[in-house]
Amino acid sequence: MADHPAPSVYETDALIAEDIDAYLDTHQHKTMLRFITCGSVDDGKSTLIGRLLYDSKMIFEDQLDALSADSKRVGTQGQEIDFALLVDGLAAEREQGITIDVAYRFFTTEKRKFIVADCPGHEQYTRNMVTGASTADLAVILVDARKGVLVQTRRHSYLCQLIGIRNVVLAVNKMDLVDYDQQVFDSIVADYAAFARSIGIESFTAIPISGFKGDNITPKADGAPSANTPWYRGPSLVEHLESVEVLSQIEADKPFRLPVQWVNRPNLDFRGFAGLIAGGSVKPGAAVRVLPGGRTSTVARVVTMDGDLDEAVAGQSVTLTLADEVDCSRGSVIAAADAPPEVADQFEATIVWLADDDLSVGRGYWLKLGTQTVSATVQQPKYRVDVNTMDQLAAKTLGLNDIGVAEVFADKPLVFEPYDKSRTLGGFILVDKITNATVAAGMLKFSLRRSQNVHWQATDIGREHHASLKNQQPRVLWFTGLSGSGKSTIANEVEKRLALMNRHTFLLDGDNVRHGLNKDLGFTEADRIENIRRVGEVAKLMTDAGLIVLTAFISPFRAERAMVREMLADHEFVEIFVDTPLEVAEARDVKGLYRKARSGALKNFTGIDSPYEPPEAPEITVNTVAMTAEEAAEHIVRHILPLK
Ligand SMILES: Nc1ncnc2c1ncn2[C@@H]1O[C@H](COP(=O)(O)OS(=O)(=O)O)[C@@H](OP(=O)(O)O)[C@H]1O
Ligand SMILES: Nc1ncnc2c1ncn2[C@@H]1O[C@H](COP(=O)(O)OP(=O)(O)O)[C@@H](O)[C@H]1O
Repeated sequence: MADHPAPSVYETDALIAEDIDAYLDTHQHKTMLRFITCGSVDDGKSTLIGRLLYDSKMIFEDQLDALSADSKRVGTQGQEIDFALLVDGLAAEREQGITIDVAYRFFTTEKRKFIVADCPGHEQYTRNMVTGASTADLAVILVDARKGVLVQTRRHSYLCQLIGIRNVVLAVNKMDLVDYDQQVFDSIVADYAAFARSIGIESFTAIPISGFKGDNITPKADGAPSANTPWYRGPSLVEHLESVEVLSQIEADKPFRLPVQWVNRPNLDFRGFAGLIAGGSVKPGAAVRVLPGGRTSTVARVVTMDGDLDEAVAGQSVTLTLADEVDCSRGSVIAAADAPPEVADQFEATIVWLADDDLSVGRGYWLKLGTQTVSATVQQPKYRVDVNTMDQLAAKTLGLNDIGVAEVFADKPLVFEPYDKSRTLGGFILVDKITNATVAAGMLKFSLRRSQNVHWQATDIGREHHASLKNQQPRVLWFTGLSGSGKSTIANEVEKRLALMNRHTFLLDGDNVRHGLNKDLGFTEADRIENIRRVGEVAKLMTDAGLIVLTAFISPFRAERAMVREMLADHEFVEIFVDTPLEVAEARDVKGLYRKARSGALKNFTGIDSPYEPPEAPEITVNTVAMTAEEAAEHIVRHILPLK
């Protein structure tokens, strides 16, 4: 430990106590580098991070005392301080059974502030890495000098490249255990260089280090490398971390982009658009274009909490006012007029699946991209990538930690840029509409041209006109329930009653639609989702035509029923749960299908080996054990057309 003096936490403490403003000021003007460390526990990751924290004097005194006591007691390094204990000790939550996926640690040197995301390498590596790496400027890929480039080194590097980390440090660690042998280092670097090229990593910086002994971690006073590696001419790890260009510096040179977070309208005289500048810079007088609409205007003022600015750059939060009244709200993007981002609703994207439940192809998820939220579906993946071999494999869906490429269809146009141009406007997450959990992270590759050639056709006779000619309020009476529950029977009874009341109706029945429009579909999850999507679209067109539509489909999934509800106007969707217990439906077995399913001759049968998710808050429930089909129909008609 001779060349690493004890940290002067006392000096820092004194400055904080004496002049907190001066202390904060010294920090405020430093740039911030976010980085991620990749490697497994055995590669010495914890030791390295511990040493960075220790050498940068960001450990508090009481932690230091505890650390040296613990090192002597349980450490694996004799009388020396075991830095791994520091990191693992800080993550004591883990021992209490609380899973922390990514631990962020803060430290600072004279030149720069740092946030390091430490992602546990073993379990759930993809999910953790994607979370930790999504905002990182740089990745430190640790390799054990005794083991060289391993499968996991490749996997981590691939993920870093995918997530768009352009600064990669290959830290060849534990050099002390190979006698600081240059040949060992050179051959690992050559190995890695060949692999890096193959996955598109253009350059990287290799540094021979020992996290344990401290070689080439922090700069020495004379600027020389560690005496143990006289053959190494490059910078120490910290010097390198201090000198690379951070993302906000890179983003500042790009065309201007401000994703609007909210519209600030304190009074009628002020209308400002607030957000964090994602790219470029802006000045009063700048020509801008507001997307997705595309109208142009000029920036009037650049307003902040501390007054107006002459210029603001990427990384700053500002409020812009514009010279003209333009359509601009949360989710809009204000961009340089002559270099705007693209607008599209169909894309090819790389998707990293983060949820335990598989991707449901064709299901609507919330897609959040910057400040924009739309509903979107993912098509069957073109392939998924084996992250150990980089092979492209056929895939019907994506499971936890899978990475794949698929087409994504949004229900509204998105303002976007390819991910390799802009992380902010090219990176998105998918959120489950029912559980609200984040299920995937994605990176837009490019838009599909076809979406730009399809336009809405405006017609003169609209849906109100159709409805008023029929003198009725269009509705969708959506029957859902098990096979044999009574959907078709009751829907038929309801339709007869409505016809007697001169209502204009149409009944879409599962069995019939599956013989025509949907005869290409079977009963897999994806096919059922597509079945309901199409039926939903047809039902919607029929409401546009002014009809009361009755649908009788099992429609087993809440998500798709919710999707159809969303497609329609308020109160137009009436969910009717035909509540028949499985035993009852099975005892009826009108078509003999339950018997077949029980015998194994029919697979994926709802209620047997395919799930049915009952509605949670249907408008109407009919219990077919307590009511006859006629009674159920009466009940429904009264509900939708109350007797006056
Ligand atoms: N595996 C399997 N699971 C469920 N049902 C099956 C299956 N295979 C064939 N059938 C027959 O298809 C009818 C259900 O079609 P749906 O379009 O309503 O199903 S779904 O909404 O897409 O789940 C259903 O009709 P109903 O009995 O009227 O519900 C069945 O007769
Ligand atoms: N209360 C009831 N409501 C509806 N159907 C009933 C009822 N009681 C018995 N049934 C019988 O159950 C069967 C339901 O079949 P069906 O309407 O085709 O169901 P689904 O369309 O849900 O598959 C019919 O044979 C019907 O006569």
